[in-house]
Amino acid sequence: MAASPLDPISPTSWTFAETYVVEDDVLLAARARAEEVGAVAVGSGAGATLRFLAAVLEARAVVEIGTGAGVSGLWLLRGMRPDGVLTTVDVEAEHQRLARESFRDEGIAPQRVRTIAGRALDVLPRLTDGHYDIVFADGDKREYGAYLAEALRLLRPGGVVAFDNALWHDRVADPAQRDDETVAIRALTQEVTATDGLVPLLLPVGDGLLLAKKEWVPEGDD
Ligand SMILES: C[S@@+](CC[C@H](N)C(=O)[O-])C[C@H]1O[C@@H](n2cnc3c(N)ncnc32)[C@H](O)[C@@H]1O
Ligand SMILES: [Mg+2]
Repeated sequence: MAASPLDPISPTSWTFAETYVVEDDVLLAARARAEEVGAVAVGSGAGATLRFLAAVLEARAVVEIGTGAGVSGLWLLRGMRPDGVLTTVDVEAEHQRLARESFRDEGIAPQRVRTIAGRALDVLPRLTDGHYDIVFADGDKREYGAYLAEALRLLRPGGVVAFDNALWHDRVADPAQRDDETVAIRALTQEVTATDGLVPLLLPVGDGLLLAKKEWVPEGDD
């Protein structure tokens, strides 16, 4: 029988696509630090997607929610403009200490990374409206709806919000799964498509990356 466009790709092709962009020693060392503390890092497929996004947008200013040990931060910094600044928030100061080691390994100038230790919903309201090209969310999944509201305020028109783990280990697509994190991510996926002024895309890369572009507002409109 002929394959339908909705047939899942084989595990072989999935692995080929996920690992198409090969990680170097700096990323592998960051990944090892992440494993030490259980800060689950984005896979190389999602990482390469974040780098691509930052490169396409020529990003100067990015907010990251959930620094971990710096794996996603490294990918973002590699795509951003050479003078771009990553502002990254994590409730665990120890995770951020490891991330700073990862950024040092990469030779990133210290002024290019602003690490802020604290709970995302305490820190984000202090950041400047409309200043950021990308907001990448990978913190507390139960707070994803609140992160969307903050991201829409923080992004410049034309900026993009990205949520990691949008498929949440196959649970989001399964209505029988009703734990708090799954319910929150499922609600987010619905809210993103229902919100005017967003261009949504759910990429089945890694554990799912939900993207939404904040549309340009024509001049003269509110
Ligand atoms: C999945 S890990 C981040 C991994 C990282 N983005 C990467 O790919 O390398 C999630 C991180 O979010 C942090 N976190 C959890 N809840 C948070 C909150 N409410 N505010 C800020 N950070 C939070 C955790 O301490 C952890 O380091
Ligand atoms: Mg994640």
